[in-house]
Amino acid sequence: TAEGFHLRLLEHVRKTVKPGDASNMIATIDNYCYTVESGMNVGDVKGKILDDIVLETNPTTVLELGTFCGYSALRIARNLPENSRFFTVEFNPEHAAVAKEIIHTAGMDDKIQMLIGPSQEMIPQFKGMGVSHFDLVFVDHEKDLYKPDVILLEKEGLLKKGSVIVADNVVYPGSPDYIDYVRNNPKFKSTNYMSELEYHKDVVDAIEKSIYIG
Ligand SMILES: Cc1ncccc1-c1cc(O)c2nc[nH]c(=O)c2c1
Ligand SMILES: [Mg+2]
Repeated sequence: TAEGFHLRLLEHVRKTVKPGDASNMIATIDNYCYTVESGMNVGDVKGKILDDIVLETNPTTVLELGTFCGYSALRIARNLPENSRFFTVEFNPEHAAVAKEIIHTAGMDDKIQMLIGPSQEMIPQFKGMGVSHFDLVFVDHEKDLYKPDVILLEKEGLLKKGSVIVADNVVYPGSPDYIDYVRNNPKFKSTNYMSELEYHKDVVDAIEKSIYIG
């Protein structure tokens, strides 16, 4: 069952990865998910779309909502400039513990700051942590929180003209209220990137990029 995926993945990682190498960790996780069992990591196909958006944005302050095992945190951190700040929020402590070890083994501790707790409680704390705004936000947690969390980010003044919101799973499992909100909101300019569900070539999914124009 999907229950316990994170623990089985961690066991596999402990036995196989080359420590201190984020790309090797990413490849190891993808290989496990293709050959043993798939997990809800963004994966290599949608991951490439995410990589391209990060590289084109060149963000210095980044937020990820939904760490899970740390796969996309590594993909993002790998492409950030030296002096950037990257926060990832995970509400499930068991998933966070696995992500912490995976990020540590990949040698990316100093690039990624993980916060454990509900996104609605964590988002209001960023101003107090010296964050003026986020240049890029990757939304990949609970589909029902996409819309309320983006609304909260704006309310907290954490979006600035040009801030980029990248949302996973806008087709499968889908977040219809988020898509409706962001596409009909004059403050955002959205682009859809049709793709496939991670590790499932036969299932359609998509990433939505929304630029905040304020
Ligand atoms: C729901 C689902 N069913 C079958 C296969 C994969 C998924 C799935 C895929 C994802 O990329 C997810 N990302 C963030 N949060 C999720 O809950 C989630 C769930
Ligand atoms: Mg996802």
